[in-house]
Amino acid sequence: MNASPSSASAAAPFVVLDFDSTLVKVETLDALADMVLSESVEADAIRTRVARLTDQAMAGDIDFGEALKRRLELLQLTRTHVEALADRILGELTPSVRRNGRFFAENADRIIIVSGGFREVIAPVAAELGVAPERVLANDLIYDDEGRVTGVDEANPLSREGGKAEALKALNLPGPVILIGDGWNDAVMKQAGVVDRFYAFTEVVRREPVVAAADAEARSLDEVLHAEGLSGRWSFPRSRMKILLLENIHPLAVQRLREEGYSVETLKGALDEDALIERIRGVHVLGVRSKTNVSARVLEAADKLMAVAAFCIGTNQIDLEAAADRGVAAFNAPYSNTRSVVELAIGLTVTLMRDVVDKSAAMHRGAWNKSATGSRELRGKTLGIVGYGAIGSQLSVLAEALGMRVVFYDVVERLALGNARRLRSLDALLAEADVVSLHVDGRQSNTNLMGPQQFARMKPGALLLNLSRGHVVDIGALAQALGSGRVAGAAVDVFPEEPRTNDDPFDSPLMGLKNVILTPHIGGSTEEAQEAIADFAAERVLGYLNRGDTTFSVNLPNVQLADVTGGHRLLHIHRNQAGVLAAINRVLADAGLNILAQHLKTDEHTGYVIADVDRDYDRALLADLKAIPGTLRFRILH
Ligand SMILES: NC(=O)C1=CN([C@@H]2O[C@H](COP(=O)(O)OP(=O)(O)OC[C@H]3O[C@@H](n4cnc5c(N)ncnc54)[C@H](O)[C@@H]3O)[C@@H](O)[C@H]2O)C=CC1
Ligand SMILES: O=C(O)CCC(=O)C(=O)O
Repeated sequence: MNASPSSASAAAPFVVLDFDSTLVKVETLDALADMVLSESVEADAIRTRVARLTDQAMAGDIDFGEALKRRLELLQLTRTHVEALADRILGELTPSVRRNGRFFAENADRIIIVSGGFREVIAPVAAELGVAPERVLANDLIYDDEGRVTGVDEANPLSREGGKAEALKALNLPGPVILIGDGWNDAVMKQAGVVDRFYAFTEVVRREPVVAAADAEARSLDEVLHAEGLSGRWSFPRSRMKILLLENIHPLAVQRLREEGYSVETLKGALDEDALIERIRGVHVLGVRSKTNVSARVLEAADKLMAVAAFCIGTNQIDLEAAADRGVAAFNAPYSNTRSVVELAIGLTVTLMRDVVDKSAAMHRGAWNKSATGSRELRGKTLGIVGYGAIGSQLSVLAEALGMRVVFYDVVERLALGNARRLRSLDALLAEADVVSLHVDGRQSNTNLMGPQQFARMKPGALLLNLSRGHVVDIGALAQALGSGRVAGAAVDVFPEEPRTNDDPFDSPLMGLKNVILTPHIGGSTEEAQEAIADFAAERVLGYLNRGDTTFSVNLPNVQLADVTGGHRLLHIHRNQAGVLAAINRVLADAGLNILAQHLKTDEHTGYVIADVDRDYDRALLADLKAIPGTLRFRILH
């Protein structure tokens, strides 16, 4: 997108907008065809012909007037159909149009809608956006006495090829004109010289010949407003903000972020450090799961990065301090897959206690081994939970409901739920538990939390579950403890080295051992959890991008913020050092800005100031705010 007004001080232009696939997401005639044909046996064939004619006309392959006539002949439209579409058309507003209501409200007298579509359908949208009826140039349908559509008013130039240019020219607009549209009949207006700049609008549909004929492509209305220096709802066009989602993140997140106008790119697998360094340039938000390490080196290469979202619970894969040091906010989804992990832990415990996996494997080989030896009930056994956080404490509740006795160990004080007993040390827990389940977080100091000494302290014949992080268990020592029979069985979901994608091989000393269940890091991999994570993490990202809200950030001070109304919102992330707030306020006061609301929140290392100010400011102010000593990142919203 590189069109721009000839000079910053140029007169504000008239903004001409197309309707179908520009102001609304639909093509009017295609939507009407869907209604008319819903009960017709020939529906598919007719719908295809109508859509084809629409495409051909919009791509400039056939005459617009001819295409309109042929489509109306194919459809047996009535007033009822047209009114029904008009009734629901407001629900079809293009997302970037919907979110720029304020632009329309403030510029209604400079906005013109020029469309080959029908006045009745356009009218509700024009009214919603505040565009006066005389600024809507559209086709007029003609009905017979029974309310059937018989054609359009052929005296209206819009019924003909090239009619848009003719209709617009007749307005004699006294000033520069920009045009935003998706179709060839829009490109023709540029060619006819009736507009100064033409933006090929591709938020709904991208037509190559139209883009080629345009001064610039606009993937959203925000891009045009930004390029033209008009009062856009956001300071930087969302469609130019790049979100890179790795590791097969649930499509709901992609949809939520795209709906809000951001450009989203997805990759199925994780990336190693070098590959991520290659990809991170120009990325504003990075989404990962547990396998992508966002190291200090990656962050150093991230020239535009504002936020990293872990679409999971664990954040040990992100260098949180290095991120905070660059003013990059990190988020996770702390509760969305908790229940899934807990249910799997319960299932794995039953499976291990009953030696189900080996018995099942034997049957697949044709061996019938009906025996109770070594098979035990959960009831009355002691479950030792290491790490009594969200997962550990939830597991505690379910295990007690199944009749287990629960003991737990945590490095911090935690409320013991139900009849669970807190033990003072890991050793005390290992000495008492029939089943040890690890639910600590992945901090580096937890590396080899379970090593040879700890296995030696477990009750002979006890079971081990690890659904936390791979490095928490010394895998070689576990293999030995299993081999010696000290540990009677294990379920391991996480590994020190995990394949980056499903196509990469897996290897472990635990492979082939008796009563050992290996699962490919699926503790949180349920449809429910992935959907809930997508929803939660996407909302956190949107809250941060759209409002500066850092609620649930795991590395920046948490500030909950309402939507930006009124003026501008200045977001200033800085080192927690003396005098920054005073310096910010001095700059704002010197610029004559009135502070409408202000927040400051700090943690040990970082401070976050949010200031809502009234509208007008000099751009030099931005440089002054960035130059305040200790500034890590500054941005402005709105
Ligand atoms: N297998 C999987 O697919 C999944 C694995 N996880 C892992 O589970 C971990 C725990 O999740 P949450 O319970 O939600 O986290 P959490 O942060 O609520 O709980 C972790 C608890 O472990 C405690 N802890 C840390 N180090 C300890 C130690 N050395 N000894 C005793 N206690 C210690 C902490 O004080 C905290 O109470 C996550 O950090 C993640 O690594 C989480 C979700 C899915
Ligand atoms: O499923 C995933 O991507 C990782 C799950 C996990 O380990 C977590 O939530 O911390």
